[in-house]
Amino acid sequence: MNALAATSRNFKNAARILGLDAKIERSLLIPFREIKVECTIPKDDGSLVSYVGFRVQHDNARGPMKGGIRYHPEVDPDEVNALAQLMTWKTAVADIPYGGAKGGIGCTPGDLSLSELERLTRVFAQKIHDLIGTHTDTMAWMLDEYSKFHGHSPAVVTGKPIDLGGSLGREAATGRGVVFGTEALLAEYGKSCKGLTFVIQGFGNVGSWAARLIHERGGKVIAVSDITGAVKNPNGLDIDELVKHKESTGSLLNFNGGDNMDPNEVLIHECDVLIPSALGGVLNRENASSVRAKFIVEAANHPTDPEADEILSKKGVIILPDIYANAGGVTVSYFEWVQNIQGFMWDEEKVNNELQRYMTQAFHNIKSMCKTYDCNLRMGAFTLGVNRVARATNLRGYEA
Ligand SMILES: NC(=O)C1=CN([C@@H]2O[C@H](COP(=O)(O)OP(=O)(O)OC[C@H]3O[C@@H](n4cnc5c(N)ncnc54)[C@H](O)[C@@H]3O)[C@@H](O)[C@H]2O)C=CC1
Ligand SMILES: O=C(O)CCC(=O)C(=O)O
Repeated sequence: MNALAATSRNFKNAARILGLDAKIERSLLIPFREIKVECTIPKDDGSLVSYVGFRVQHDNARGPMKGGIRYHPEVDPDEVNALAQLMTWKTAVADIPYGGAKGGIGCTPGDLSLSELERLTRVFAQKIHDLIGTHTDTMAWMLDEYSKFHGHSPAVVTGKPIDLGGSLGREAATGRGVVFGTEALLAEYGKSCKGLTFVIQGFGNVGSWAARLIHERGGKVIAVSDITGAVKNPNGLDIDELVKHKESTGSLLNFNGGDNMDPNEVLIHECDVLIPSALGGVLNRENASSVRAKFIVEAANHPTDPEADEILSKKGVIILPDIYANAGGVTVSYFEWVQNIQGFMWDEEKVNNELQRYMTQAFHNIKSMCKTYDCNLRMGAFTLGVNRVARATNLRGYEA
């Protein structure tokens, strides 16, 4: 099932549970605006190359439409649409005053030089300069292009470098939010990270920060994978050393504190908590019945398709859904926006404490929806988010 069909199915289930009016349901499903742009740039050798860029603005009932930009060869309009819709429910679950959007450029970033990537990002920003999103140095270029049209406007872009008005704590925020969410979930079962076993797919920004913070709390990260391969150690990998190994060799493989393993085994490796932190759709009907984790924390966007969701739920696996679990990133982006508007920079401790407060509160709000509607955490999160957006839509009178 493609990402859009899967996301829309979850939304429709939530709408049914909430008894939403059909007109509101339809208006919430259709994106506010979809933009497709051609981005042609000169390559370093002087030849021209064209890419397609997308920006989908899904809903603005609760505030400005917010969401990052994905650079990936498989970016397509349906996927960007699904990710934009997820942002709408995510910002509502986190209770931050934003709507949802997402951007995507169909390219292989690793095949582009830094200056080609800069040119591509600048052309994309020129084409959509009243619409914008996330991610550090690309964000500096976005900000620069945007400011050419509208004057210096730091609050329009988040995920900026600190020297340009970025927030302390944004880099680690999604992984940190994943860990705060995991702690809130485990506390329900009288557990904490300490002594539990964790498996993490993806060792980029989100996966590596989640791994570091779990390791710091005494959790045993027993297997990790990325695009280069996978590594395991049943006694727990030393994550700080693994980060250094990855930095120096460019790969997870041949780490002397663990053994190489088959990356295809990672998602079905026995553990207490599995954290997919790489790609969408990785848990599907092919592998769901082989999963041996007790809990799944969805750090990636839409890692579990609805068929896998059903299989896992029948097996009794508890899933902490993406629209909650990875909301730490956009929450700290919101703090960045607040700091830019206030012209006042918070210290990192304040950022992290506020993030914990938001994540803990959102978890309790989800649990309360689960109780009211007798549903699982995914539907608890969807009903929470959809209900907030529907209420705002009704108050604004959009459906008349
Ligand atoms: N960075 C952020 O603030 C947020 C990220 N997310 C989601 O989290 C996920 C990861 O994002 P980032 O860490 O920022 O990206 P990243 O690009 O920094 O890291 C992605 C990681 O996944 C690995 N990977 C790629 N293909 C793989 C495969 N087939 N098997 C195993 N590993 C593979 C890469 O090697 C890399 O380690 C994505 O789904 C993203 O949408 C969600 C919310 C916020
Ligand atoms: O930080 C942001 O504004 C966007 C984060 C994002 O794109 C996501 O949560 O998927």
